[in-house]
Amino acid sequence: MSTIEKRYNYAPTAWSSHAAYLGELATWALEQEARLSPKPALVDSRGDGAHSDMNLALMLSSARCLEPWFARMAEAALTISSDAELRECIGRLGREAEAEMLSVTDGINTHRGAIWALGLIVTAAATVGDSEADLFNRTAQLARLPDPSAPAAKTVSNGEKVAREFRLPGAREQAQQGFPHLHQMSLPTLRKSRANGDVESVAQLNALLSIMTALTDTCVLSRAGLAGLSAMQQGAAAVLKAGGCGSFAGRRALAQLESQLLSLNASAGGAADLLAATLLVDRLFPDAIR
Ligand SMILES: CC(C)(COP(=O)(O)OP(=O)(O)OC[C@H]1O[C@@H](n2cnc3c(N)ncnc32)[C@H](O[C@H]2O[C@H](COP(=O)(O)OP(=O)(O)OP(=O)(O)O)[C@@H](O)[C@H]2O)[C@@H]1O)[C@@H](O)C(=O)NCCC(=O)NCCS
Ligand SMILES: Nc1ncnc2[nH]cnc12
Repeated sequence: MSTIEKRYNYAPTAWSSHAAYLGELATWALEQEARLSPKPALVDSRGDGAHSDMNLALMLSSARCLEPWFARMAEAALTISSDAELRECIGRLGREAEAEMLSVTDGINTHRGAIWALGLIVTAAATVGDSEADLFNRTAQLARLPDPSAPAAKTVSNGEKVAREFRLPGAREQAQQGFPHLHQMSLPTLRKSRANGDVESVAQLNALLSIMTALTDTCVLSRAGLAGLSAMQQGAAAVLKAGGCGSFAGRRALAQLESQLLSLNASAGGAADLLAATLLVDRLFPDAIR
């Protein structure tokens, strides 16, 4: 046991009902994202998209195994008063969650980015009040803190390789900036689409596409380079410009986007994670209207 585990009796096997609720909501959001269809070139209820190693059943098993880890992160926020110690604790919990995910999926990276984004959000949500802006500020604050328990020698991730090659921000920077794509794009799009009378799946698809118009998704970059990134961003913008996923022209543009991404072997796994994060925040602040 580390010092923090001893001091705070970690890793807990029982947690408060508030932490349990946040864990349930985070897993619910991952399940919603996984099932939502038709998502261009991603795993969904129709098929495996650009992936040869993932399918819906695997995504759902991965989502379920993460629920107690999200609850532990929320419980840590409720228990630990020092920000530096909280950051260390959730870093360790995040890595243990990743290890469990990899053991459940036989080594396939189903939700690495989601553990990071939703883990920070549940940690922040455990203690912030009822302001969505405060939640994003708190996630940014936590993500910017040093992670002292991070292993010194580790393999270079796809995100790091891509950041070096293209000098573009990835998952780490997205959180450190307080998830700008969520509060500027996907949450307003989700809520506006619902207010316009779109059914829930269309509103969620439009929210996903709004993220895809601007995200520098390191999964797409590592699989398909800048050509893949530009195809994703421009193709998603074309769907929204054509009227979104609830319109006939938008659906045609969505099918074209999917064919193009499949031909490039590009999968927007980072955007999918941020859609799950969007659905989680939307459930935490159901009355927020923009
Ligand atoms: C800070 C970390 C997120 C590590 O970040 P880094 O960029 O160094 O690491 P990656 O391994 O590349 O993982 C980042 C994952 O984040 C998703 N993502 C990508 N771009 C963005 C973006 N711009 N904004 C937000 N999120 C983004 C993405 O996850 C999804 O993609 C997965 C598949 O990824 P891919 O690289 O394609 O898959 P591989 O199998 O690895 O390769 P292929 O063979 O398929 O090509 C998919 O499953 C989604 O989840 C990126 O993968 C963070 O992990 C970290 O530091 N953790 C430490 C623990 C910690 O501190 N936790 C804090 C509390 S939780
Ligand atoms: N639906 C999905 N398809 C592929 N990669 C993902 N990463 C997170 N969700 C995903």
